[in-house]
Amino acid sequence: MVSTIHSVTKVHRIACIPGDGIGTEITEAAIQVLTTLQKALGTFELDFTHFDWSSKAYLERGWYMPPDWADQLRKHDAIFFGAVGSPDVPDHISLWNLILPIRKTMNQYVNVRPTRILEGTTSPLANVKRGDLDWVIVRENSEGEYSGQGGISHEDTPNAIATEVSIFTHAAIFRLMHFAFRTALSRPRKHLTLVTKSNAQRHGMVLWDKTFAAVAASYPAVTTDKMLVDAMTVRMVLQPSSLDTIVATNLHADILSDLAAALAGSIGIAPSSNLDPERGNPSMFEPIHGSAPDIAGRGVANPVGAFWSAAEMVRWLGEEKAADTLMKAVEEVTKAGVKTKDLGGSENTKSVTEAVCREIEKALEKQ
Ligand SMILES: NC(=O)C1=CN([C@@H]2O[C@H](COP(=O)(O)OP(=O)(O)OC[C@H]3O[C@@H](n4cnc5c(N)ncnc54)[C@H](O)[C@@H]3O)[C@@H](O)[C@H]2O)C=CC1
Ligand SMILES: CC(=O)C(=O)O
Ligand SMILES: [K+]
Ligand SMILES: [Mn+2]
Repeated sequence: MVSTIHSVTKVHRIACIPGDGIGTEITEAAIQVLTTLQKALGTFELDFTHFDWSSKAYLERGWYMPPDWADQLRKHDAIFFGAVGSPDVPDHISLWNLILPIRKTMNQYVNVRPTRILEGTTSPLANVKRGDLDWVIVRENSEGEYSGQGGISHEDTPNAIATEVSIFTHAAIFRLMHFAFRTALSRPRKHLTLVTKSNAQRHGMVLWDKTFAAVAASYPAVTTDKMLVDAMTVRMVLQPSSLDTIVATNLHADILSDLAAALAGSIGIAPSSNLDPERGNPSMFEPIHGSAPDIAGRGVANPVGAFWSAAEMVRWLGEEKAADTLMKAVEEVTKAGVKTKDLGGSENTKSVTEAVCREIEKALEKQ
């Protein structure tokens, strides 16, 4: 038997789904930055597979994903997603044929949404400085208000009746709360805030609160508090530094994370990780924003949310140094004032992307 001894470079297989609108622009930017990072580091390789699963393709051929989509995605180590949503397709059709089936079928039951004020950027809140707003929102990503159960009778008549059933299961809340407590434990503050609405929603949200309290007993090092979601919006605006890690339902966290991003400077910077914490399926990384049809096709979208998502992706794949290098490069660029319009700058997607690539190369040349 012949044996060859050589160094094996780790290859990470990435499924790329740019989707619609600015999703395609920021995914292209993220791939450019990741390719630069991989070349400059030379310690791993990224093997990208591109999937044209989008509303444009749906309008042409009648489907978003082929029947064997889940098998195709499972051949990859991670998924990078842009955004879905087109003015030419009802939003519930596009979401329920692309992003939501992937989150659910791939058992991505948590959606982690960090937000902070990046170097060289400012909060729209007066007197709030970098460090005053540094949060991680842990979003339930499998059930709740987005469980997809319900129906409609007497459709398109004045007697139409529709139900949208929120489902809360102990099993799903329990696994989510453990993840949220572990996240809080990994951060310096070790503080977790539960977001609820158990005053008005007396069944599902009460189970949510009780499960939180039971799981809390296993994490004595984590301090906790509890907020009704309406009052939470006030606290986020008036006392941002009182918050650290936040756990909330699918709908509540969806809303609060857009608010969080805006309070940190722009929706264009915020990342999200749709995780299968047990790693039985590939996890999916995407900026929290949508396809932004109002600015799509103009090359002006902020790619920072996609870069931060890409950093979270390589971190999930074990490439800590790559993740840190990428985030450092992003903040060098924002610090230098190279920013898109949403952050008060005058640059575009391409110039920000090129500036981040140059920073990565510069940082790694020095070593
Ligand atoms: N995970 C996903 O793919 C998501 C998809 N959507 C879909 O996206 C479409 C548009 O939804 P909207 O409610 O308008 O939310 P959106 O996040 O696409 O846009 C909201 C506002 O933020 C701005 N914005 C968003 N990302 C930006 C970026 N990177 N740089 C600069 N400005 C940015 C947009 O121009 C717009 O004014 C809909 O079809 C919706 O269903 C919305 C949210 C998430
Ligand atoms: C669908 C959506 O708005 C989100 O996942 O953030
Ligand atoms: K997105
Ligand atoms: Mn959202």
